[in-house]
Amino acid sequence: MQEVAQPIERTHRPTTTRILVTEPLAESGLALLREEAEVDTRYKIPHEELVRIIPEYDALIVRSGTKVTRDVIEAGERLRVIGRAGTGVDNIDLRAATERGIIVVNAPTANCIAAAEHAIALMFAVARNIPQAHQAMQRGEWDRHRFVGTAVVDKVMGIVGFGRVGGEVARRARGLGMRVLAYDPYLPRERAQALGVELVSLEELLATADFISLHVPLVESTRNLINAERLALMKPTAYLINVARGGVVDEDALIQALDEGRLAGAALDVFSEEPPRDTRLATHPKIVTTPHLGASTTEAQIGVATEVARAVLMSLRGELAPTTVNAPMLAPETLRELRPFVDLAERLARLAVQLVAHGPSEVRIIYRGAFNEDTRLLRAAVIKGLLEPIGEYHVNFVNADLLAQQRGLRVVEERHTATDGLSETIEVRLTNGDYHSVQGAVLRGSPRVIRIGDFWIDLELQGCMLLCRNQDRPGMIGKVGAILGEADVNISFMQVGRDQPRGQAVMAIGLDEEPPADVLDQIRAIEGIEDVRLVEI
Ligand SMILES: NC(=O)C1=CN([C@@H]2O[C@H](COP(=O)(O)OP(=O)(O)OC[C@H]3O[C@@H](n4cnc5c(N)ncnc54)[C@H](O)[C@@H]3O)[C@@H](O)[C@H]2O)C=CC1
Ligand SMILES: O=C(O)C(=O)COP(=O)(O)O
Repeated sequence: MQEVAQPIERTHRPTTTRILVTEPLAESGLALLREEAEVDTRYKIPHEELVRIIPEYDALIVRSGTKVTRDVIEAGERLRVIGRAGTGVDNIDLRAATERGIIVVNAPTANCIAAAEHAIALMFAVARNIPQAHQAMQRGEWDRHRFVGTAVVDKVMGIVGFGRVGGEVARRARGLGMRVLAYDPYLPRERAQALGVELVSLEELLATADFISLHVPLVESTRNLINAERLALMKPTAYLINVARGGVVDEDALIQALDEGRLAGAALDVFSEEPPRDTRLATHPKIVTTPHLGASTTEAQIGVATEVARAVLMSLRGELAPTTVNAPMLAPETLRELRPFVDLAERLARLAVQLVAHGPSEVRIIYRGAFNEDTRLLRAAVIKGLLEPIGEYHVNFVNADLLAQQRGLRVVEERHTATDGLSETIEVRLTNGDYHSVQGAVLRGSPRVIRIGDFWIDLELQGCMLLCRNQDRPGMIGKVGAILGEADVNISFMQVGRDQPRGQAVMAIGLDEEPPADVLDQIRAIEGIEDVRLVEI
């Protein structure tokens, strides 16, 4: 019989978007999700069952207890978003998600205070033997001598990983009268100084601190960061606190250090395997444990549920959520400024690729004007515009670079200060084809193409467009217009650009409907018409 701890709770809404939630999520988040999607909650679902049902869902929301492995991701035929109602994403195969263009979002701000408070709570628990004293009293004992503790005031707190949680732990430790050291190789010295914290090497921190609190993410470079060698650097009176991830500590080496009296104690909220199969950790007299409760406050859970629900819904709508993990992270203001250009970049690429004879092997993206240093989103938009019309690709800002690489498309970027009297323009130049380059700008908030090849024009980049290259001579526009009129194809706009009077010209004609192939042949047959392309933006 299938083992499901809780009955399926299903809410039907008149929509086809379906979201699966596999771990307890606060009602604040579920309610938001239900406004836009059909939500199924299946808590404690076995892995094989998750793989079996995932093809039915557009989004999956998890906490730390669900292993979102490659097999889950690859089975998720319509999966577009994975939401993590919390911070750590080490239980999600980010590489597999990225390869398939699946957006991973998390909720990193709402639970960091809860995690920091838990680290401080654990520090006091080990410093004052609170769990041991409590257990003794439960056994009916009254022993005021065995549980004499150690003060934290004037002691040294060493924080490994000085991000959101580490920073909050530091503020609290400073408030308790502690000296705070931090080790974080990616942290600017000024940020630590601003918080009254000394940045030191890991070795110095381990050798000096009385309490060492870990706040790094679990990634390859932090796995077993606290190994036998580093434990040996710690003072025999020191305590280790881990509210980060179990995998950051070599648990065997920790037990050995405690058994040999080389470390005073440890407080662990997280384990390399959860729940830990190694019973020595939960039963060790010098270890205080909690079952991964760092984020488990009512307030934090309401916060993460709302934060992740918003991010998942934004991603499903095709918007870039600010907490996207596997995509360029940009400040909200930068994103707002960039958005019209992202649209422009994609449309220009879509136009350019329809003008070349073969799939391009190289694209050169030329930014003119005051563009933000970080052009990853614009580059992704160009790749999306190039690849989507020519294949069965689902390209987004998550997998664009990877897909370009896999297809052998070389992407080169150039930046110039604006020279042509326009503020910011983007040019997309392909290596092969006749109309090898298009340039565009955002004018009055909408994307426009301002140059096709050598011809300056000004056209809205949208809908169906007929592009004719012809010799500039009287009567050409009339002839083309007549053929389209005869075929009952309505023209929405028309523009002509030319290099010089009676030279080469390009005629861009916006169409309300797509003309049949024989109409295009008739236009091609007009004397003086050199090339005819129908493009769809
Ligand atoms: N027990 C629990 O319930 C909770 C656990 N966490 C864990 O705490 C971790 C940290 O969370 P945040 O502070 O929000 O993340 P964060 O990303 O703000 O901070 C992590 C910091 O670690 C630093 N770092 C990375 N590699 C390092 C290395 N090798 N050595 C030293 N520093 C390094 C980074 O530069 C960054 O400043 C999460 O990844 C998660 O695993 C977070 C919330 C709750
Ligand atoms: O946010 C994190 O990284 C956490 O570790 C919290 O995990 P949880 O959501 O309580 O399973």
